[in-house]
This record gives sequence, structure tokens and C-alpha cells, in this order.
Amino acid sequence: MATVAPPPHTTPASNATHQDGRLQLKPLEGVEAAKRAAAYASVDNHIKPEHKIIGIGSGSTVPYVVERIVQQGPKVNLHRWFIPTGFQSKELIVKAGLPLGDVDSFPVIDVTIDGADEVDSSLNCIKGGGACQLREKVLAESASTFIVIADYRKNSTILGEKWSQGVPIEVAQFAYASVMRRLEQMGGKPALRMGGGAKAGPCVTDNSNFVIDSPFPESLMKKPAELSDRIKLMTGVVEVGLFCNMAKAAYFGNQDGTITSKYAGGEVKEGEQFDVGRSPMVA
Ligand SMILES: O=C(CO)[C@H](O)[C@H](O)COP(=O)(O)O
Repeated sequence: MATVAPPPHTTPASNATHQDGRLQLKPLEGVEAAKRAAAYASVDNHIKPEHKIIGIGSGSTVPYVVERIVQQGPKVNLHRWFIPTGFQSKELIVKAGLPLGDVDSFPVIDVTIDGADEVDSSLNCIKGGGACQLREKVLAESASTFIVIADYRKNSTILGEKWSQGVPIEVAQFAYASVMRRLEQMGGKPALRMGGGAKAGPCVTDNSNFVIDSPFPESLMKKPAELSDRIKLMTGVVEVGLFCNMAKAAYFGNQDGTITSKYAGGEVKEGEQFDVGRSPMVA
């Protein structure tokens, strides 16, 4: 673990207000409550005081990771650096008043925690729903420990079971049409991701590339590592939103408030109670 000096300008945001030793949190229910529980559990189990370089993923579940890290307190956070996986992730770190680092300065990361669009029974993930998969995969690979968090909607046996939008594939703008054609030839149903109402034309990533989303038949999706390698070899493909054999653990928040956790060795813990109101135990 790197030893780092506290940055002079950073003052971590204050913790959630405490009353009689318990956190006063915003009441949540449904999917948001599930996301928060998964995120809190992942931080409590994997972000320890000795962890100084921390990768922060992207998406709507990761803000709860940052919230839980802030609850660990400025004493420990002032001696850490937090590495973002894109613009949204950087803003999360800065607005939380946590020390912002970059992967150039800290190429070796202790722990990266990130969301996922879907996770299979072997912890292979579809990622890139927010078009951040390139930087996310760099930080996932650079981390000694990569942890995935999600709500119950993402917990699958085979990829593609619940996430129907397809595998997000970041491509060079110049090459998108030829990659689309190659993906069709291998059985995909590719679609160029558009910018949505806010932007006429395609979605453009933080790296100035396009994203193609492509579902594939189950015969291909049940061997995600092979599929990822085939796609990655196509000229013009920058990164594939399949994260295979990378996650050490995945935490899912359930509808009933419990947590399901899956581990790289195959262990699964179902229905564990998790009390989000209990303040994190940080030495
Ligand atoms: O890969 C990602 C962005 O590219 C996100 O981590 C993934 O889309 C999950 O997002 P959310 O937490 O909002 O479900």
C-alpha cells in the first residue's frame, strides 16, 4: 500500500448526522434502498484503514459507496487518494471533499468498487451502461481487489438473462459502421447508442468514442470471456463491456432489505441482514 501525504486543500464532507451513535440517513425504499445496502456492505467489508488508493466506479449505485467512505471519517480519508473512472465519478469524489488522484500517479490501486449492469453466477459482468467501461476496466485491472455492487435486478445466472440492452462496446468513431457489420456477422444485433434527448446524434464517451450495444445469443453469452476476446480483436474496438474473471466479490441489495453476496471462489451468502444505520466501524 502506498503511503501518501494528506492534500492541503481537501476537507471531506461531514458524516451523516449522528444521534445516539446511529446514522440519521435519508429514508429509502425499493431499488435505491437495495443499492445503498449493497454499497455500504461492500465498503464495510473491503475498504479498511490500511487501504490508501481507492478506485471509484461510475453509475447510480456508486454514490452510496462514496457516502459510506465519507462516514468512515476525515481522519482516515485525509490519508487516501481516490481515483475516478470518468467525469461523473470525478465529480462524486470532488463534491464529497475526498482527495482526488489519477491513475497516472497511482497505477496500483488497493481496492476498486464499481457497479454493474448484470452479474452472472461466476461474477462475470456486463458493464458500460453508462458508457464508462474503458476507464472502469483500467481501474478494475489496476486494483488488487475489484468489488462489484448492484441491486437485485442485476443478479443473474447467465449474462443477458435480465440485461436486454446488450453488451456495451466502445469503438473509435471512424470504425463504428464496420464494427457493427462484424458484430452482425457473428450473431449480434448491434445498435449505435444515441445521445438521448439532450444530444442530437450518438452518445460520445469521456474518451471521445462511440458505444455500440449488442445483444448476442445465449450460446455466446454463456461464455463471456471468449465473446469478449472475439469482439476485442475487431479493428476499431476500444473496449468491451464484459468484465470476466476480475471481481473478487459481488454484493446485491435485495428487495427485502437483505444482502446477497457472491465470491470468486463460488461461495454465495443469501439473505444476510445489513443495518445501514449503524456507523461504520473504522479503527
Ligand atoms: O458500468 C457502468 C457505467 O459504464 C455502471 O457501473 C453500470 O452501468 C451500473 O450502473 P448503475 O449502478 O447505475 O446500475
